[in-house]
Amino acid sequence: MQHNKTLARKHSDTESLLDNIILIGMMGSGKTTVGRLLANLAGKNFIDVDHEIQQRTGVGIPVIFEIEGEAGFRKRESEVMREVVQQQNIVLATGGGAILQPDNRTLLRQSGTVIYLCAPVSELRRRTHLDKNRPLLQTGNAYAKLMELFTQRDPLYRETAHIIMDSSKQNARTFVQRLLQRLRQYEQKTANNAQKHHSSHQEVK
Ligand SMILES: Nc1ncnc2c1ncn2[C@@H]1O[C@H](COP(=O)(O)OP(=O)(O)OP(=O)(O)O)[C@@H](O)[C@H]1O
Ligand SMILES: O=C(O)C1=C[C@@H](O)[C@@H](O)[C@H](O)C1
Ligand SMILES: [Mg+2]
Repeated sequence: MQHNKTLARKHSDTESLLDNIILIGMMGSGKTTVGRLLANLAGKNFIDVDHEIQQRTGVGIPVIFEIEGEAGFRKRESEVMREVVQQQNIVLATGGGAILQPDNRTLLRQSGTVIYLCAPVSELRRRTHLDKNRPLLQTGNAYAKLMELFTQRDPLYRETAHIIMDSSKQNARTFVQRLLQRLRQYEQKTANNAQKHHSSHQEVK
């Protein structure tokens, strides 16, 4: 009973956050970690594109890269994204390279509120260096690779995002609280703009 009440309160606190929420950013920026927590708090379904691809193929990402190359992985990634964004009330954690294709950038922006989790390369390196599941980082110099990817992608993340937040300063739980605040502000601003637009049209009539 108590549990149900808690769930109900959580839902009504956040029910105005109607849109799908889409997280983009570099490997290690926290999309999966933050996305799962956010979905829980906001009463939304969590979908992680990397996990979805692994579930559908039955193998890990390094195996897909090995057999089909990066191009094969990107094709799967685009197909899965196109399909899952048809759902409503989701938090979507994308893969780090989801924004590489222009069509994907347009799709993501049209499918929800897009948040770029931004973090310095040194922090990305610290968070990813023990994990062998990111094939692009299995090189002699992962820091240099992250720097190269960051330089190439940062403008694309910025171009795609509605909201940009530094995800390196707080632990994931504190960060998610700040993110919820930002979403509320963003939603308020969007509602005010829509209201102004509506009024100015009425004046013309
Ligand atoms: N705000 C945070 N503070 C500290 N550590 C974090 C934070 N967010 C994530 N981490 C840690 O960083 C590591 C990478 O996070 P995560 O897997 O969520 O990144 P990602 O953006 O999903 O990466 P990828 O694009 O490779 O899927 C994890 O070990 C996670 O616990
Ligand atoms: O940044 C990238 O290109 C990638 C990030 C991961 O999420 C995976 O999608 C994959 O390892 C590639
Ligand atoms: Mg992830």
